[in-house]
Amino acid sequence: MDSKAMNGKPSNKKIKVVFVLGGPGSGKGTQCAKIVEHFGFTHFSAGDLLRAETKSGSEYGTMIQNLMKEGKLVDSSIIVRLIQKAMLESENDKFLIDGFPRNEENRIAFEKIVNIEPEFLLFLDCPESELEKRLLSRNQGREDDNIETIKKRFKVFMESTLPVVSYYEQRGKVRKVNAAKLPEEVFEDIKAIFSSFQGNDIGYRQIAIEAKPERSASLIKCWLPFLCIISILLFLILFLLMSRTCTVFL
Ligand SMILES: Nc1ncnc2c1ncn2[C@@H]1O[C@H](COP(=O)(O)OP(=O)(O)OP(=O)(O)O)[C@@H](O)[C@H]1O
Ligand SMILES: Nc1ccn([C@H]2C[C@H](O)[C@@H](COP(=O)(O)O)O2)c(=O)n1
Repeated sequence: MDSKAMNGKPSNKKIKVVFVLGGPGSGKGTQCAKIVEHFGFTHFSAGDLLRAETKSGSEYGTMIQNLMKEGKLVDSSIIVRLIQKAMLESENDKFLIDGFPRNEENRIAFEKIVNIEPEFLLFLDCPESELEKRLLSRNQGREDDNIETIKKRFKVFMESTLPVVSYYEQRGKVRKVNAAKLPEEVFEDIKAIFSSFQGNDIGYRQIAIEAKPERSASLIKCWLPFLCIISILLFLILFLLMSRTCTVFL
């Protein structure tokens, strides 16, 4: 998708989006930080964007905070606008959108408003017992990391988010990893997915750097005939000038 999809942002770069989903506490934030470091993506966490909105004094702040405390999902138009704004403010053309789309309504709203088809959906698969253990020991002061809200978040995940995963699965766009391993082991599997992704410049930053000499070689190839013609013309002009000078002297 090009700039038009991003509401006229002037750029002819193809914008690449990877959605990252998994149960609450599956390690989406943890793994996204590693993907950013290795693959040069810009990461937006839907949950973080909403938490920032509650602190910004926005008219929706209190409503968002109450929904999050209940483990419920916020209206799609709000979250999609926040994602779109963050994307428009970024110079990057590769985005990891974590914790999104959480339901069919999110997915359809993104399709309508942002109009970008994701390259793929990274799915972190982890059993509920492990997720519960991780969330209860996360200790980051999140109001929704209590057993009551955690249970509600699991329910929303099963009922609303898994159907979105199935939607992309049917389109061959899901890349599933076993997230019940050590963070470094999970990232090894993720690295393989991003490295082998055939979506051109999504891969390692080094690949883009290594590709540069190829580009300059093709530029030289393209300009070579012109350079030859110009050299011949210069030679002819010089030859004519010299023969005229010789005639004057003789
Ligand atoms: N592979 C792992 N093994 C054990 N603990 C992990 C692993 N990955 C992340 N954690 C820990 O589990 C907790 C949740 O991880 P993280 O915040 O990355 O998950 P998340 O999917 O982004 O959560 P949420 O959906 O609630 O935002 C954190 O305390 C993190 O340090
Ligand atoms: N697309 C989204 C993403 C998140 N939320 C709300 C509801 C979640 O429980 C909360 C925290 O998200 P997390 O940080 O766990 O990804 O944010 C939403 O309504 N819609």
